[in-house]
Amino acid sequence: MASSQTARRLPALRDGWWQIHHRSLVKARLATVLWRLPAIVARTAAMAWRASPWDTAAAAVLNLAASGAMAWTLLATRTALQALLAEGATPDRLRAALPHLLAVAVAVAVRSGLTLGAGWALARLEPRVLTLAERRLFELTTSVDLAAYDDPRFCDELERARKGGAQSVQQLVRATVDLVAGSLGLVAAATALFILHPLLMVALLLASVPGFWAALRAARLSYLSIHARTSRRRRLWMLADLMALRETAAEVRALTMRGYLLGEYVATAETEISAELDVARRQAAARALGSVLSGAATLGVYAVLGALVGWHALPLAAAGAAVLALQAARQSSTLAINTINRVYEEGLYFGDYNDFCVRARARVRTAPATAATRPPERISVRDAALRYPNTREPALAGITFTVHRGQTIALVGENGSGKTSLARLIAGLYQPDSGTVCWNDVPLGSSEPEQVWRHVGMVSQNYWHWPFTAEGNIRLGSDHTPDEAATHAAARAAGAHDMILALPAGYQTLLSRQFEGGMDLSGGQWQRLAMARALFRDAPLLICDEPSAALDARAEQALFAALRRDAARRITVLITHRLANIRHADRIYVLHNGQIIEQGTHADLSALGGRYAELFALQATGYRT
Ligand SMILES: Nc1ncnc2c1ncn2[C@@H]1O[C@H](COP(=O)(O)OP(=O)(O)OP(=O)(O)O)[C@@H](O)[C@H]1O
Repeated sequence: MASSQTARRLPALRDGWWQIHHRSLVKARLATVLWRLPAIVARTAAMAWRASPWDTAAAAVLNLAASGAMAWTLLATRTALQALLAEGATPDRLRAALPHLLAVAVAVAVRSGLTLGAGWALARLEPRVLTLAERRLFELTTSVDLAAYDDPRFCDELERARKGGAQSVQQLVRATVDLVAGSLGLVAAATALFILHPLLMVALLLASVPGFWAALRAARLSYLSIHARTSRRRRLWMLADLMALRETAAEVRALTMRGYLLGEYVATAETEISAELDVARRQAAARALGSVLSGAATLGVYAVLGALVGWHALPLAAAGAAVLALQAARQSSTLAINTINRVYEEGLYFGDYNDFCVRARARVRTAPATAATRPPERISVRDAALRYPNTREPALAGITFTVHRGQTIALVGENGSGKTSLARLIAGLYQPDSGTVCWNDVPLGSSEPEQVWRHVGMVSQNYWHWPFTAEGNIRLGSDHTPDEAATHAAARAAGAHDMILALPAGYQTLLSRQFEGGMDLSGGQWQRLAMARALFRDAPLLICDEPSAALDARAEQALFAALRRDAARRITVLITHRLANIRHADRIYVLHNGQIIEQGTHADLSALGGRYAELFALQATGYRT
């Protein structure tokens, strides 16, 4: 196991500005919370209504009717008790009380039926609300500007919205319905008590305060703590993944990283545990104080009841009904108190979720409604610059060039020189901070992003191993109607066809070990598949970022020959460190520290004797020696 010294290697985590913002919210007083509850309930109701109007209406109406049935039960009980405790012979009293007792029984049965119905409506509503919340979230996560993912603040907020917020909506709906049911029950019991004697109702309401206070304090403590621990929990999840994922399993062993990772995990988990225990201790103290005060308050209510009977201010039958009403009120107030806690707590998470959605929406690039983006005949970059969030140096500066359909350009340069960043600008994945990137003289910023990307085929450096069939992997995201001939042609051009046919179910083989019967591919085979996917799109702009890094010599040679064959139909952007592959490019741009320092054909640049010539000569020497 790693020492604490090793565990300290990861940089310390600091709080974000949003935690400071929410801390003030969390310190809100009881009155503020009660003031805010209606807004939370209203927002939840609106969300539930959007998810399923019928079930929302049913849950509300049935709960309201159930509380009416409860008040009816209590008042019918008083009438039945009056008849039972009246003067006269027992059989006569029983006979007189019978209709009232029947009324009580009917009221109880009706209330049970209504409560069951409300439960059924809620059960139908919950999954719909969760789906709606997640759908809204994923609509945003898949449409925000790619640059958002470079911003750690966005990533933290997304994490909280995903892991806390979206899930909280479902719980919030249940808690809100419980809160409404509990509150209506409390109102029904309080009304019955008011009818029996107004003082009893006042005493009941005062007695409920300590329970409310304790529940809210516990909720606030828990929220504040979870909020402050978001970054640490993300680190724990990350470490857990690193130690349990198939993708990392080989390196964890080969690099003997086990001790380091476990050490980091244990050290972070220890800090997490002590933070959790601290909160649990403070919550227990608040709850204990709340229980003591609630107990004393309940005693007070019964003392008031006793005094009223003693002063003959309350008949015995009414006192009996009052005891029942107090018990019912206690049940309802326990439900309301516990759920007020949950509604407030889940409401805060829901607030995070809503805030995230608002902020994420602001990061969705919306272009004015213009004519459909035409396939690029000409791409021109003018004095473009790009700086990633929270970085000091720009990744690109002063980039200017033009490329026409039918041309192949190559971007070369050392690691970190800006090649991938430039390719992303050309594809409209990032927007330049200054300068412009135009397709057919139309700035990309004014085009609908999806319309732009439909014209792009891209093999990125870090392509994903999509857990779908081989065929699905090639057709992924493409508008083309399923076309076997086109799929096979793309696979052939990428050198993937024979390899796919050799799989157990050919093109229908599932490429994921996580599923029964799934297969995995080698690095080079995955790369061929990624290339086939880009070619299948048959897009007018093809960007290949290190498309042959994992290919064997024969496959590499065949791939670049195939790219040259179809080059006239499109604009091709090649990024590769293997300079021999780009000798045929119409123009080569050499990048250094985010700037173009040389440009020209292979012959021009070789004659120039600059950085390109130096890099080319270095590689050529490597092959000769
Ligand atoms: N998402 C990001 N957030 C912050 N900085 C980034 C990000 N992506 C790249 N950079 C930085 O921008 C600069 C250019 O990176 P880029 O990936 O464009 O280089 P490259 O020429 O493609 O490198 P390589 O040959 O290693 O692929 C580098 O300094 C890199 O650290």
